[in-house]
Amino acid sequence: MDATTAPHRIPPQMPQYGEANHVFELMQNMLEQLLIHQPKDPIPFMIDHLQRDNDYVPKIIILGPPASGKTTIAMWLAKHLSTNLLSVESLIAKEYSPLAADARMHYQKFKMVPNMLLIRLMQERLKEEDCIRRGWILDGIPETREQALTIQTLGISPRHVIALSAPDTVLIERNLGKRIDPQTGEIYHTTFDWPPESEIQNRLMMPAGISEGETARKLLEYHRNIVRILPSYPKILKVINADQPCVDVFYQALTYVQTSHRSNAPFTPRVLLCGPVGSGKSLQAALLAQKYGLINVCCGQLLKEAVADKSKYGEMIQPFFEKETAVPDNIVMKVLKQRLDQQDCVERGWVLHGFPRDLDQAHVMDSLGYKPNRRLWETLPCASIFCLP
Ligand SMILES: Nc1ncnc2c1ncn2[C@@H]1O[C@H](COP(=O)(O)OP(=O)(O)OP(=O)(O)O)[C@@H](O)[C@H]1O
Ligand SMILES: Nc1nc2c(ncn2[C@@H]2O[C@H](COP(=O)(O)OP(=O)(O)O)[C@@H](O)[C@H]2O)c(=O)[nH]1
Repeated sequence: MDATTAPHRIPPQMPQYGEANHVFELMQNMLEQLLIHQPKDPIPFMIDHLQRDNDYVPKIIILGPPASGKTTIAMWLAKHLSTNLLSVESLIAKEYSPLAADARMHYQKFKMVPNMLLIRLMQERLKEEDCIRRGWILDGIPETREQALTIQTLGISPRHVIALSAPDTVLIERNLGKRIDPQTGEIYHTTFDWPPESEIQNRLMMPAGISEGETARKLLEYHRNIVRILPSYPKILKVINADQPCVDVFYQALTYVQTSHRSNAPFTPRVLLCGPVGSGKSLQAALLAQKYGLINVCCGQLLKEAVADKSKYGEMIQPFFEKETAVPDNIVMKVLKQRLDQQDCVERGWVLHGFPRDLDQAHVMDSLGYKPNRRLWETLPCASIFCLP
């Protein structure tokens, strides 16, 4: 079959460009916003969306029962990520907003804000420039499934949802020790998080609604609602045990919100297996290749085959094999390039082992555009290596 009738081959650079520049995710996010907002004229909307470039700012929801620490964790995350923290209290405290004044009145009278009023307040806040540019964290919102569904319909899509959980008995006990600094709004605890400064200690206040009875009532309300809220976030939800030190909860939450979810983008695995001799690279490479249909590329094997085939590169490699000296990087890279550019590696992906062996080789590989998107390092105690058969 000559070149004019051969099937069209996608050049390897195309999928790699798309992957390196997140083109698929970019288009997917823009399409999502287009379908949600349905602008009269899509073109200016798309231009504005792309120029805003805020697909990767934090968009986080933190849920949890009373005293689980969601406000504490949300405040720490907001500081660490330099993003905006939105809670019912902060939304209704907004000045010069008739909506907020109306919400405050409801909150003072009934200790709650009607769903639609809260959603409109939140929508108003999320449209502000700082939320668009630096993202947001919703602390304890949504409180009901109706709110969750309305938020989704309005196109307010979180990228990460964290649900804290802890036994009710722990939370009732814990809430009794809650204290708030009226000046900074910081949250402390008489046992778990007591400020060292006596000046702060002296001004701490006991917030309302932390008695055993009130916490138990809030817990009942929370359990009734949360089971209907969480199914709204099947693929972006992480439940974290809050019955552990606050700092541990924080770092688990931070690690999660800093991971990006797998998109629907086509993905060609390019796996690099590194590790000392005998660490099992060849075995794991064979298993990975078999399980995922990847091409198993063993650098040492490639060089041996080149010599055995007496190819152009084989003749260059032969003398180094005979002298038992290292084959120069440029020759190794040429043999590797020839293999990795073959259609099967481009289409199915590869698992490479035995190269690179040092930083220079790694730089050469990177400079030629062979960028693995999964890197696995196998370690082994030296003693075990010498015991291998
Ligand atoms: N992991 C933790 N271990 C011990 N104490 C904690 C932990 N997380 C929070 N606390 C303490 O528990 C109290 C309640 O924390 P916080 O107000 O953040 O919880 P919350 O879920 O926002 O509660 P609420 O919904 O009632 O506002 C605070 O005194 C806080 O210092
Ligand atoms: N016990 C044990 N042996 C292994 C494991 N993986 C590989 N081996 C054995 O260790 C030896 C070296 O494995 P190999 O895959 O060639 O290591 P490489 O040098 O890193 O490629 C072989 O005899 C393997 O059967 C493992 O996970 N556990």
